[in-house]
Amino acid sequence: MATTDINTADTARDVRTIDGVVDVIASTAPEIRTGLPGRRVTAEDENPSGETQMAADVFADDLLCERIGALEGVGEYASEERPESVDVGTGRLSVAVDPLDGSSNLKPNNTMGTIFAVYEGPLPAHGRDLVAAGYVLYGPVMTMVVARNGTVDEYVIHDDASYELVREDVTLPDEGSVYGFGGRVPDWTDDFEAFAREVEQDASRKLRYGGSMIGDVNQILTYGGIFAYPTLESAPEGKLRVQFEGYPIGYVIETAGGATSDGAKSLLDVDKDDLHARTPMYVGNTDLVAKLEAALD
Ligand SMILES: O=P(O)(O)OC[C@H]1O[C@](O)(COP(=O)(O)O)[C@@H](O)[C@@H]1O
Ligand SMILES: [Mg+2]
Ligand SMILES: [Mg+2]
Repeated sequence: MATTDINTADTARDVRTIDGVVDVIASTAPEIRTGLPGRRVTAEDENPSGETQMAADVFADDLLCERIGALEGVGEYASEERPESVDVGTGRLSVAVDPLDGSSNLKPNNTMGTIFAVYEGPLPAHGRDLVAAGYVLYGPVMTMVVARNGTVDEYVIHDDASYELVREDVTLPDEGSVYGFGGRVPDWTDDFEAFAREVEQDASRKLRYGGSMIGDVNQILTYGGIFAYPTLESAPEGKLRVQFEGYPIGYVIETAGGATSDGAKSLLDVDKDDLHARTPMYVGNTDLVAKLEAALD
């Protein structure tokens, strides 16, 4: 399971670069959001995971690549939408991005996000190389959650691209009250299904699942509980990608005092050397993630 050491940046230059990445993510978010209405259609290509790209995925990726790539201190940029990482400079930090998380929610106009991860060293990197991570949530309000220096903060992003700190030192509530599990239920393993049924039986918890990981994870950060995109019978590695989704969300949740797992160990300890490798993901309150690991053992 989780909750071991969280890396933090140790040089002034790295801190400046991380601040620059956060500024770019925040200042680009209103533009990504404003650009969505005309881009709720599929693009011509598939992404490296074999999924249909939306025009909005490509638009957000191009904007972020150009702006993050221009930051001093960044050496490589990679995203879920491009096969290889791009050499953008000589800096020692790498930035990996899921430009739009939950883009299949574009058609029904449901929640989506943008995820970023800042790693020390080249890509693909390891979870323990992370020095900052976070996400933007495009909900009724645009919010940004950032984990750095051992703490998690939440900001509101305004339409004029300014952003304002609204919650400092965010931690998961002690009593988790929501759960959300992805994948088709008949495709779940028997052990996971038994765990899910146990979670459902607790009268203090209710199902909250929206189909965008960022929306679903942000509910866990707000109300406590557990989110999973589990191992599936048809996909033992699940669906979500280690570099762009698993590691950064692992870093945010663990920095906020929660636990994460791939079924056996912290998401931050997953070893994958392919840029687009996938992992099962289980994140939430420590007691629930411990029960999950016991159930899958
Ligand atoms: O509806 P499905 O296929 O089970 O997938 C839902 C999951 O896929 C995702 O949309 C994958 O992310 P992308 O939209 O960035 O590809 C997650 O946000 C979500 O948890
Ligand atoms: Mg995603
Ligand atoms: Mg995506």
